[in-house]
Amino acid sequence: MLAYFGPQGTFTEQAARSLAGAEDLVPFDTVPAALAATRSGAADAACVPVENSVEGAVPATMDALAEDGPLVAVAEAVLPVRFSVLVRPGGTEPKTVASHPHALAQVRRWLAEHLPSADVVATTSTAAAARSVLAGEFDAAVSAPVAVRHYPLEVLATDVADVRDAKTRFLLLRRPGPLPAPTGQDRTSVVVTAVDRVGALSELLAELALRRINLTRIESRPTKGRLGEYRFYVDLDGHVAEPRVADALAALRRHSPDTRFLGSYPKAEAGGAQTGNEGFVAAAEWVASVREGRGA
Ligand SMILES: O=C(O)C(=O)C[C@]1(C(=O)O)C=C[C@@H](O)C=C1
Repeated sequence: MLAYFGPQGTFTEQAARSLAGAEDLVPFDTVPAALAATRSGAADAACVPVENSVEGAVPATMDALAEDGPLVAVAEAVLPVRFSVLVRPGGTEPKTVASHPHALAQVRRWLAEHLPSADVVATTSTAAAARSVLAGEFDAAVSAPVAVRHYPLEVLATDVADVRDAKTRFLLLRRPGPLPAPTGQDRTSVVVTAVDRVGALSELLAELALRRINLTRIESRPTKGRLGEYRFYVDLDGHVAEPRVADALAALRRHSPDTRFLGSYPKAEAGGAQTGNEGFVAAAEWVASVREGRGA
């Protein structure tokens, strides 16, 4: 069973469908609930949103990945995000409009222009907003276009997005187990806590630069312990099966003993700067030959 951030009709459901094998898809109303089902073994995997090109990281996902039992990403999907505004059939001018905070942030200008006097209300997801509109709690929902297939609502507007070509990235997470094989176009995700001293973060990043590893994303979240103490979520090009990535992860772990591996998985969109491993493999072989008295 694959748990996804639902209910039915979310963008996450679409991502889950694109990533699922033969598993049944089961919706959970929150990201932590979908992840908890996977940790407990009730679900084999979870599909959750991780970042959006307009609104940035999804904090519920980031915190849950660092805080509770370990889960590891095995695949990702990137979806284009454009919304439909859904209303009850025959409804009047909406006085309230509801959606997930990430969705609301992506349509702020559209709402100011088209529904300027409507109160804006946050719901747990875009599909939960559609469900609430159907139940009569709110008048309009900013939803994924597919939501109208699940909830008998009317489409007030389509293609709603302040920023053209917005995208959201989703992860498929499992309990730690065998890793996906390297493809040559992979991403590795880790979370590291930097100690509070001069140069701590630059030392962590230098471990990547020294090994010619391309950093694709760095995001910080408070540890929720001491004020000013942060976790850094680092995405980099490459797979932990590659010696230079393995070596860099070992170095990060030396700096920060609570470094957590969040997965090595194929990138949904090719690109970035994957450095060749040849030089690293050849150098490691030379060192082995020196240690074994075969070379100098
Ligand atoms: O509520 C949904 O439909 C989701 O899948 C969540 C989510 C998000 O968290 O970013 C996914 C894509 C959109 O950017 C808006 C909301």
